Amino acid sequence: MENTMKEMRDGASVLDIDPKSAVGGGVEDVYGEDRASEDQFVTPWTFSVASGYSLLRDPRHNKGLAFTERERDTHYLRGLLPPAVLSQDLQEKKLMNSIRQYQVPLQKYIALMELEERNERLFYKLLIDHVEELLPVVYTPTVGEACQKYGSLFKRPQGLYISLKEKGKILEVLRNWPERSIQVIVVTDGERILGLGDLGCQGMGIPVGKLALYTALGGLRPSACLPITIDVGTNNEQLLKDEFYIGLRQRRATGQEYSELLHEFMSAVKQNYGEKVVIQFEDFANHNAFELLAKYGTTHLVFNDDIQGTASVVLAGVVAALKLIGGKLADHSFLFLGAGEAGTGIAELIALEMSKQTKSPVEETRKKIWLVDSKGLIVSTRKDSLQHFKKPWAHGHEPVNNLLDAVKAIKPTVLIGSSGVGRTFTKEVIEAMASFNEKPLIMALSNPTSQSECTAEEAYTGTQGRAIFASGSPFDPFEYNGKVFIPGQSNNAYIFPGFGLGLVISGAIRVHDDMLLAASEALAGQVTKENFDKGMIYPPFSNIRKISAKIAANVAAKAYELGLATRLPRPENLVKYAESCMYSPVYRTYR
Ligand SMILES: NC(=O)C1=CN([C@@H]2O[C@H](COP(=O)(O)OP(=O)(O)OC[C@H]3O[C@@H](n4cnc5c(N)ncnc54)[C@H](OP(=O)(O)O)[C@@H]3O)[C@@H](O)[C@H]2O)C=CC1
Ligand SMILES: CC(=O)C(=O)O
Ligand SMILES: [Mg+2]
Repeated sequence: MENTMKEMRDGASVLDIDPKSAVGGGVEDVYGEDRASEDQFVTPWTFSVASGYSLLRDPRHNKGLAFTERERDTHYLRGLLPPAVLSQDLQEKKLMNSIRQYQVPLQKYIALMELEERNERLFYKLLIDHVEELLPVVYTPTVGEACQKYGSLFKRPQGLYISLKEKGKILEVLRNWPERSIQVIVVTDGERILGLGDLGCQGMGIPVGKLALYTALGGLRPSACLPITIDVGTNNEQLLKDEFYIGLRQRRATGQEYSELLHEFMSAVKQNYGEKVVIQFEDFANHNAFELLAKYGTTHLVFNDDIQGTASVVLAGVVAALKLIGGKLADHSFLFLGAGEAGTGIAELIALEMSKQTKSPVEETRKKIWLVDSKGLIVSTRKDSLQHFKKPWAHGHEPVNNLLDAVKAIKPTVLIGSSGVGRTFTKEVIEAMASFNEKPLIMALSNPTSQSECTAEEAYTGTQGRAIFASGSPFDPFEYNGKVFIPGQSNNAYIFPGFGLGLVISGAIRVHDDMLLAASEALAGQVTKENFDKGMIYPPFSNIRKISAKIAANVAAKAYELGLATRLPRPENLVKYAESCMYSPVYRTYR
């Protein structure tokens, strides 16, 4: 009886509503939203100024229990919060306590993502103040698992999804993003997510994670960062069969269909945000990555992190390692396992730096560098069948079809893993490196940890503690014969946040290889004697904001020198200027 009265008051009776489409009404439902049937249209009303309850629900302005008594009065928060006022520092302490209680890294990841959706400044304060502890959670290795399970983790949009369905409408899609002033876009098409392969639309975890680092490590404002996933389908059979898959359920578009969508995207970005927005390509498969970089490098401010950022960070590690292993860059010989984006990108930047140092042509310095792919050592007899980015590395040598034999034949002083395949630096390979090098430099770059070419333990034990070791994903310190070794993390995360900041503060319009060298030089210069004494070839991440400011300053200086900077006049002290531009996550006071 009471129900019938309510329905009559609301102007509808149970008899008017199709029981199959009825969604239940609420008392005093003025706009008819709650009692509308599924086939009646309603308008999604909202407020434009955040105050009261909506202020607490707005992650950019929410301060949780840190709202002062005055703010609680002026912003209609009385009664919506318990009486205690907790400072941001105390909130941070509480959150860290609760995150540390989770044993499973993915639970920590979920807790952090929920925090970001609830209270953005607190999220960044945690990340900045506890960078070494939280980097493996928001970034590799945990972000890899998060991408594999992104379909079930997805709750709210953290970035833009641009799929083939949006063809012809990409500009409109960009305008749906709530922020207008964008400085950095990280975009993926999900085809090569870390060393985990094609994760399709679920690759979104990578742009989201990389941009969180842009803010935490490089000081870019969160509102200026835009994660984008381009969805052209996936060739991952498991995802295609998964009823909960969040992406387009079709095989990947290729050829003209692919390039047209990408071209529309690149044009729309320039039209909407102008020429000075940094577009970072991330985790594209190599058959698209090199082409996109070459095609848009002359018209847009593009940067491929896997090819260029990785190269810059590895060159920095190698240059720093020379203090431990001795000699000049050109005195060393390099062997790579993996001749894709990372492998050939690094090889080219090392050859370029060697060429600058020795004043010899890059064609000559490339001869110090050898690469192995899935078919064996890259040699001149294979040249005709090689992808274009491998051709410069096809040197004269008899065919060698596995890594161990290549190590024995080339006798490199530096061994670099960029294959995406775990445990490929076998005991025999590491022992061979140790047999002809006093201090072999071994870099196992593949991510996440499961794909690392070897572990820190394997590198140190296989060389009786003589190896200088760094890896793409972090390994814990390892004790061998009473000495504690701290493995370095050779990851582009050292470079791209500062590199991007340098582009932004100088108003650069194009990326130039010399800027990568400048970034690399700045990073290598930050390794201290104390770091070297522990076997480290990178500075600790705990200093990363200072390091990023130095990288940004070097990159910006190079942009000015090359005439590629548009922000004039050039600030005199670029390091100070970079530092002064960095976002701080401290809560603001509301009037
Ligand atoms: N630490 C860091 O900062 C970074 C790390 N990476 C990591 O590097 C890895 C590779 O990335 P990327 O270069 O973009 O990938 P690509 O797919 O472009 O390249 C992979 C290369 O590895 C080769 N390869 C694959 N399997 C084997 C094998 N069993 N033996 C020998 N060679 C093999 C491939 O050979 P073929 O050409 O014959 O197929 C190819 O040359 C990933 O795990 C990624 O996470 C990437 C960027 C940054
Ligand atoms: C670190 C990174 O960019 C990668 O593994 O792809
Ligand atoms: Mg990457």
